[in-house]
Amino acid sequence: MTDLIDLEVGAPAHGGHCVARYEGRVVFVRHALPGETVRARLTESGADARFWRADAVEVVDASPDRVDSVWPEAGPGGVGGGELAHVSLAGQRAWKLAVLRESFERFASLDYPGDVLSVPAALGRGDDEETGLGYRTRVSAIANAEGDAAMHLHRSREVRALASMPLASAALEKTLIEGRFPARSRIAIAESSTGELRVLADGVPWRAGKLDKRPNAPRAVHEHVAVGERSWDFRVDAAGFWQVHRDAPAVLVTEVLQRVGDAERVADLYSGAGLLSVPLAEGGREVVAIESDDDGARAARRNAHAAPSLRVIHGDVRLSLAEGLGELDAVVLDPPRSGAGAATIAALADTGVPRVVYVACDPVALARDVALLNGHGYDLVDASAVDLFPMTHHVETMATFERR
Ligand SMILES: C[S@@+](CC[C@H](N)C(=O)[O-])C[C@H]1O[C@@H](n2cnc3c(N)ncnc32)[C@H](O)[C@@H]1O
Repeated sequence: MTDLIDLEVGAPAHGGHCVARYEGRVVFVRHALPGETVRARLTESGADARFWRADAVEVVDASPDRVDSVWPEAGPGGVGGGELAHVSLAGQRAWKLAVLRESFERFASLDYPGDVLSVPAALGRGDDEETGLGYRTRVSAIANAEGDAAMHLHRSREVRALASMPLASAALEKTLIEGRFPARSRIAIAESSTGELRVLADGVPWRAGKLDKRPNAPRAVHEHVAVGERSWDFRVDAAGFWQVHRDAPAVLVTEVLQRVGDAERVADLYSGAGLLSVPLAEGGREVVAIESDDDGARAARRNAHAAPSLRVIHGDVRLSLAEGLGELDAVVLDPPRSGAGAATIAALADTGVPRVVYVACDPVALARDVALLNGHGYDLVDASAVDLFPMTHHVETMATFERR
């Protein structure tokens, strides 16, 4: 049988592909758009498989949302991480809204009540179609045997050297593409809002083409986050967690402060380096931040110096909730991609906290946790999403819950 098939493409599904059918079997097709007719190359197609996977390699009938790919290296057969690079920005937002609606309906039996905004719209600056590129302030890659920065091909262990990385800031892209790194090392590059640029290879600072193994070699960057007249300063490890979109810190701080409202005692679960905890603690609000990663918790403690009412617990969220955090008026949680999960949501509900503010980058993980919160007596009162990950299938969603 040929590995090329013709498909009528249906709705987008979680994960950056659309659903199609071929002789009754579901095919998840990438690099296509809903409503298109495409010729697709099968990439996974076992005779007994429940579903197949395919990459659209020729467009027979194009969607009005199709554009020339802004990152062809992430196209059919290419590297992962740019699966919507062939979709207009408005089309990407419509795609992510469809996935949010479907996930909420399927996993939580609820209507997703919000929209998906572009970043400038979320900051109140009006729409700006330029934001789809050059937004990443953090990039990780892997060096190939020759020392060139490379990325994994989609669903493969094979790596391919990069000729471009247009999602990254100009300085990051130049460093990545022009640099030579230790063969097969893990490369992490960060550019801070204050203009510092750091490269780590296998966790060791990499400067002027050499590993800098001195114990005091600089590896942290300084971040400055401004919202209106207010601003906050942070120090974070170049390989530690920090929001990747250059405008994400301001978007998230704005949203979370609004949603927390006048709550006086707040827990910030999965706090990272304290991006949300430090602004929350301004003005003396009592905040407890919980972070399990050693470097993340150390950074949060250091960043908490400017915020005396912020206490940092270096530990696991579920265990810390179970041990008790005292009376709380609101909980903020921004868990990793897989979500908080049943045991943690149960421990959260046991605190009896009246308000929960949830920040999520994965619609399905969020929808599953929405269902769990609902089951524990928390109603979804509002949700909205911002496209903090253009050209990829991820979307940042903020949701507020109140106890019934
Ligand atoms: C999505 S990040 C959010 C960080 C922060 N809110 C920010 O915006 O910078 C999730 C964080 O949760 C931490 N984490 C993951 N699992 C955890 C757990 N079980 N308990 C505590 N922290 C955890 C990770 O180390 C990471 O820093």
